[in-house]
Amino acid sequence: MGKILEMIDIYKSFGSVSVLNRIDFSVEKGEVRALLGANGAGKSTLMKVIGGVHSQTKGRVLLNGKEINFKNPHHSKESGISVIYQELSLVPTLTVVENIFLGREFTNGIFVNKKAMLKEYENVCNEFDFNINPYTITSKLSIANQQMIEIMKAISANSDIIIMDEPTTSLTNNEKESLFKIISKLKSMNKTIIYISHILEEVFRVCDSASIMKNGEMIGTYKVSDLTKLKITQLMTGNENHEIIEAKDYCYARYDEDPILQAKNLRTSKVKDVSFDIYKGEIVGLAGLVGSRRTEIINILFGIDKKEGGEILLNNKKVNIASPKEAISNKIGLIPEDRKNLGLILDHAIYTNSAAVQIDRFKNGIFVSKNKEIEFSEGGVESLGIKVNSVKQDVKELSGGNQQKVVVSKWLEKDLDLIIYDEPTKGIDIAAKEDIFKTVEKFAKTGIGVIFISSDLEEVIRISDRILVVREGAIVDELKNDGITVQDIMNSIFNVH
Ligand SMILES: Nc1ncnc2c1ncn2[C@@H]1O[C@H](COP(=O)(O)OP(=O)(O)OP(=O)(O)O)[C@@H](O)[C@H]1O
Repeated sequence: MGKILEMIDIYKSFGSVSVLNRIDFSVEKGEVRALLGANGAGKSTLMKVIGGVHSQTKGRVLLNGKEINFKNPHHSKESGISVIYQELSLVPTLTVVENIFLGREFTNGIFVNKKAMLKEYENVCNEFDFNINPYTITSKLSIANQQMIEIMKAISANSDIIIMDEPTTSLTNNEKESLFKIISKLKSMNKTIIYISHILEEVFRVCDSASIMKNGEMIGTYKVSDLTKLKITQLMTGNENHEIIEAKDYCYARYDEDPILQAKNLRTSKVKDVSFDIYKGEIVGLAGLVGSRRTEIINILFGIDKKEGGEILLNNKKVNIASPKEAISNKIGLIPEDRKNLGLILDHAIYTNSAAVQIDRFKNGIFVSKNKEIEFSEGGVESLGIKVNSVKQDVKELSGGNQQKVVVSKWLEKDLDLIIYDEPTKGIDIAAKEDIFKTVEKFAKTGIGVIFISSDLEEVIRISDRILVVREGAIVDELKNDGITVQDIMNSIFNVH
């Protein structure tokens, strides 16, 4: 083995903001290396230096022992590096095969050699047990399959280093297994993988070693076999006393009062006759596989999807919710799964995003008080530990996990009857998840009903009083959270009793 990539004494600043300091980082051929750290620690920025998106302010990069300065993403790619970012970079209107060979089309002299490209695609598909029609228009594929296309692209470009930034966030369990198989195959081909993830189980499963960053610095590199979940959290946070809370120790559900929400026989083309109640202060988890249509159910409650049948009662009164605006005026809040499209305006400042759903609170007469908005936003930053330099920064400058926390912060202190969390901890680091859980607890404590969707079943158990199991748009089971295990929920999801 030899070092394929070495980064020595790397610094990176954006204007006066210093993001990477004194980073030394190297990887070997055939190694699967995890890159870990809290939200905003600098993981993506470091990878963007290797990917040619950012150039370092200071420091040297050696590839196969030779110094190199990546001028742009194309240069990095040509040098044998592929980065699969959280935001996929495929062209949606092109076919699968066109995307895979984009920018490096095979030619016969001047003509594009489609036949040769198809042959090559077929070879990669055969080798990696992959089966997607090359002529499919990319936008028609699921996010998971689009992610697979990015990986196929990296493989067919014969990259030596493949960087995966939180690659499993949209994958089902089966798809995750396929990804892990691909990773071990790539390793056997002596390829180097750098794997960014907040899901430590995956790190233990696929990585040989882990580099841990904190506040723009490299804490160290460790063999995965020498690490535990707790040790990683302590290194990431610098808090030796950090403990992982495994079980919740409160219940604020007011079962002796009438339910705050009654959903009766809700129906759309995707949702089948769904009925359930939520009590004041109760936290109800929705568990199900990716694609089980949990989001489609709550979309009816929030007025995103129009119901074709059934009724919704809030505080025993029938309500008609035809839009998110009407949902909000009926005191329902939603932290959506798709933060980029539904939760945030990326080109706007953090404080205008934070204030957006409660704007009336910040008015002096008819005018919105910027100072009040800023004050509120700063409160959210404080209570959720959001890593920002100023709330006047644009949201797009924040790391992925910190953007997610801004989405949560919008609803803090809002007068609500019901709040829905849809995959709120996606991309959130293990220590910061507790901050999100605390917001759930705070809402429940004041009598607000909470619906909590997560694909992480441990998390659903950690947070819920009651769990509804969703399969193919129907609620198929109800479990009281009374000593139940992940396996119990899995059995229910798969109908194994
Ligand atoms: N273009 C930019 N301008 C200003 N600051 C930036 C810019 N890009 C990143 N940053 C800052 O750099 C820091 C590191 O961000 P980065 O995205 O690398 O973190 P990360 O470790 O990948 O986090 P996450 O786990 O949340 O994805 C953050 O505080 C972020 O706000």
